[in-house]
Amino acid sequence: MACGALKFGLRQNLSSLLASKHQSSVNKSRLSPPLRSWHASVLKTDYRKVVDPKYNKGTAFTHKERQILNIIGLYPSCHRTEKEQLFAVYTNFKAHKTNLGRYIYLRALRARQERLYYSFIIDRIEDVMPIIYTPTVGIVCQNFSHIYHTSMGLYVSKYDKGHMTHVLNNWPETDIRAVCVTDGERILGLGDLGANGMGISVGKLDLYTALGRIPPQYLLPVVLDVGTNNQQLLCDPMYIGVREERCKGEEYDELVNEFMQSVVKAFGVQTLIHFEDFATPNAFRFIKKYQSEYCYINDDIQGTASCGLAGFLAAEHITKKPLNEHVIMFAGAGSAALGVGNLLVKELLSRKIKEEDAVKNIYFIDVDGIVTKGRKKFVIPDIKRFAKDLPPEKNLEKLVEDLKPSILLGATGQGGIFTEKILRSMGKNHKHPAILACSNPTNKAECTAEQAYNFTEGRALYASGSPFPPVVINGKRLTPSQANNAFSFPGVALGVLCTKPHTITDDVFLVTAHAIAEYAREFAPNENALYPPVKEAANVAFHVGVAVAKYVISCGAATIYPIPKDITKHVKDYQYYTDLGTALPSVWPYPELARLPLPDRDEEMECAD
Ligand SMILES: NC(=O)C1=CN([C@@H]2O[C@H](COP(=O)(O)OP(=O)(O)OC[C@H]3O[C@@H](n4cnc5c(N)ncnc54)[C@H](OP(=O)(O)O)[C@@H]3O)[C@@H](O)[C@H]2O)C=CC1
Ligand SMILES: CC(=O)C(=O)O
Ligand SMILES: [Mg+2]
Repeated sequence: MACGALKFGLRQNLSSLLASKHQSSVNKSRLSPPLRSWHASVLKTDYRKVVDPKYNKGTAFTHKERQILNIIGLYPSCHRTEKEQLFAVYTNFKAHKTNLGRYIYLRALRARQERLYYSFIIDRIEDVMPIIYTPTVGIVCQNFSHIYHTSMGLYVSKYDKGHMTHVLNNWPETDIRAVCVTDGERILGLGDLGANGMGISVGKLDLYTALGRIPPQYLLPVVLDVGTNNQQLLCDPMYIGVREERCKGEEYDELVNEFMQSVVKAFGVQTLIHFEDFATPNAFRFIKKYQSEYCYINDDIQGTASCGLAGFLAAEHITKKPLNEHVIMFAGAGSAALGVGNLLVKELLSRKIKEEDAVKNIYFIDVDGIVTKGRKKFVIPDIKRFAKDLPPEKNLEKLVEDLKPSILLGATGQGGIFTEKILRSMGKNHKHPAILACSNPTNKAECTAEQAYNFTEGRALYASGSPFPPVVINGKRLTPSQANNAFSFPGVALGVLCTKPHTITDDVFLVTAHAIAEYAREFAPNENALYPPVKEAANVAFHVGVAVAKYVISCGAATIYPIPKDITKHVKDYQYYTDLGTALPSVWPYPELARLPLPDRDEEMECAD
């Protein structure tokens, strides 16, 4: 539209608005005292709405907007563009000396100005992801009770048994479409952190918005507080959670069951329920119990599975050796490793490889050593398919030397167990050994990027759960990849929310793995990288979202109507944009502002009078 026409329309609207405002101020002077105080209370209410973080634009309110909203004087006289606000936020963010300080600063920003917060984390994802997500979120969860200042999410506790629906309905947003819940029992590789696990639910959902661009008002972070067995927390006078030992057995299962049913009652059957950081035996039990009844994912098992498999597909592409010819060793046999192992088998079966051939070259090692057929007990029954007819052996260095894996994935929560000897052995046996040190946070990584590159003369295809900086080897700068389910769950959620299937099958995660690997090959090709760089993560999420949406629609599981012809556009239209000029929230409380034609970005609104 021609600029002049826009301004003309704007002037027209503003003139009529101002005329009616003038009229209202004339009328106001004639109001009787009780009505006058009513009028004043309306103005006060307006101000409260203005500072509602969802709508608050802070210094970005233009002079005209301040006039209309009666907020002149409540902000300093400067008007900042969004760019200037982002610059101010970045300056303040950087000024904090610790990552925990940066986290607290960002939470305060989120509590003041939601859209500016999301704008910032989207804009600066490489700087911010290590703060709102691993590794800093680990420190955040450890200190959560001490830095607690505002709710951030919903706490559903064992004392809410019998009325959880009511508690869920207490959340001020009504259109909730995805819930991320943890019971805090296995937070990253840090163990039982009880109600402090809220930091994880919040961090995951922040990535739904930062990467998947899913509108934040649809998202609800939850802690299911069933107590904790962490003695330090139980003794901490500042602990915010239920100060009792964890419920277990039937009592625990009933709480989880009531929670699931309550989510559906409160928000509907298509609400995506994302389980995060549950202890492994529970994680596997619940996936079996809920996957075919609810719109349910377990991120540690399924999200990690698709991310891990994507890394393997990239290794296959880089080494030009088919996956079934690789020897793949998993250090760790919990949610993460076993999830990847199972999805890997699914991939091989889809290539018409028989189950016995598929599992032949896949080895699992846990705290008791290599998983063999001679084991008396399998904590997670799924592991049996990988058990080998071999003598027991606990020494990881020896196992690597003997079995010569070309892909080694660690998800043990044990920092440093990929020793120099292991890494040298990998480098000796393979030109490009793939080494994925998936454990979080940073100090739990099985080896650092520097170690992996140093001990393989820079030939390793290295990725880690938490980020490591680039390493220079023989004058060559090597940038490690991040092997984190952050490459999968935001896109899965996006595709699912756009199509509303009742349940989510494992095939969705196979589709996701291929979408991530495809993105890495086609849009971010790098001969040494298993994953695209983090700065591409939002594009990866979109690519995954479209692939998942297409898949859900193609298998007839979508419940939206009509089925969109252009699925890519449909997914894009669902996304959240933070631009202060153009992205008014759907429930924008100022109809008078919504009616104004929008100025060009960064252009001050012209004064009509
Ligand atoms: N990068 C990513 O996207 C993700 C990373 N993770 C990380 O992976 C780690 C594990 O998570 P999860 O699988 O849920 O946890 P679990 O506790 O379920 O699994 C840990 C596994 O490691 C085994 N283990 C422990 N010590 C050793 C050792 N010295 N040698 C070999 N195996 C060992 C355990 O054996 P046993 O059972 O016998 O004790 C268990 O099988 C965590 O640090 C987590 O942060 C998790 C999800 C996603
Ligand atoms: C990344 C993740 O989900 C974890 O470490 O548990
Ligand atoms: Mg997790």
